[in-house]
Amino acid sequence: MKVTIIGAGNVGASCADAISYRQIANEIVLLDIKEGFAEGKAMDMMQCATHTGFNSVIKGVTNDYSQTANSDVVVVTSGIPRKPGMTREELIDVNAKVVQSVMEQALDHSPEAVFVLVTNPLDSMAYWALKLTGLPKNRIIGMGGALDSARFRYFLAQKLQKPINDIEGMVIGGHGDTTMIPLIRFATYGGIPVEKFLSKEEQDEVVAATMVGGATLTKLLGTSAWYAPGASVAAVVDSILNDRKRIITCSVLVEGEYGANDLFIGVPCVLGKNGLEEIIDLKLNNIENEKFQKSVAAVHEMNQGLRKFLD
Ligand SMILES: NC(=O)c1ccc[n+]([C@@H]2O[C@H](COP(=O)([O-])OP(=O)(O)OC[C@H]3O[C@@H](n4cnc5c(N)ncnc54)[C@H](O)[C@@H]3O)[C@@H](O)[C@H]2O)c1
Ligand SMILES: O=C(O)C[C@H](O)C(=O)O
Repeated sequence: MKVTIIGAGNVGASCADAISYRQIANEIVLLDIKEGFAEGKAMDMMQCATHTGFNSVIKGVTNDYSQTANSDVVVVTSGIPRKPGMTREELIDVNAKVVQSVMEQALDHSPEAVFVLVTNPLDSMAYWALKLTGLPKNRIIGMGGALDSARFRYFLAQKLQKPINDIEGMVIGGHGDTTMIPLIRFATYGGIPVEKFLSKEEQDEVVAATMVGGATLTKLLGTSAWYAPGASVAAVVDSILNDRKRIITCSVLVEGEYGANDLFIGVPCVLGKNGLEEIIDLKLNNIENEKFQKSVAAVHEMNQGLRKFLD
């Protein structure tokens, strides 16, 4: 099983690291435009193998797409990250051009691959990838909700002071500071709704911290986060490559689900060997639905920023 990761920066490298440690794929190609950069990252990671015991082969290349040929999954992390004080939406002009150039080249060499988009603004970049390639919707998946849900579970565990792996929670909607929707009503501790353990005020605090989770880290780090993003991409890739059929929130093309159409937005998805295999269309209550429709409107608005590239 072969995975290509385009962009060997913070997220791309962290993703390769997580995929190799967990033996998710036996062949990983890391590609970047910076001369020697991906080669260096790959060599450094390969020198972990004797101590950590993995057998995956990680190969770094500078813009040589022939080495990515026949990948089963291609992960796109190339593009600029935001700086403190910026929104993800502000990255659209620069990153739309990067995504266009890498999608065309990667698809030429891996015509059967499932593409996992990571570059921000995520929901627009995944939509853009579909518009550029005309691929069927099952083969373009945006990774955003997996990360937002991981952060939601972290903040719930902190508030509850309970083990994170006993906590379930999902975040739907756009991958933006104001557009994501942590679904507190569906979150559980040991299978019991967290509403039983947390006051309304505590629940609101967890939801607010989750929504600005990426911005908080960007402020602390001076650039956006990478460890949890890398691990979240690895979980998505694992479910696809190993046909695990996990339900993971991803940004995918909705065609009537949740009353929305013609955009990529975070919804619970079953991921398997065909990429997106099913969208779980949950029945939201009125408040959740109102938030979701606002998120849909905001993502549609953000996609208007792609118009100049489409015309
Ligand atoms: N969807 C998410 O949940 C999520 C999470 C974290 C980061 N991101 C996004 O991922 C992107 C990457 O973040 P990062 O922290 O890794 O940034 P980074 O600057 O560390 O790495 C980006 C890499 O992309 C490379 N690159 C640029 N243009 C390229 C091209 N045409 N071909 C190949 N490589 C190219 C750069 O040389 C650089 O090494 C950003 O847009 C960021 O906002 C998304
Ligand atoms: O916050 C960002 O800009 C990067 C990423 O989308 C994240 O949520 O960590």
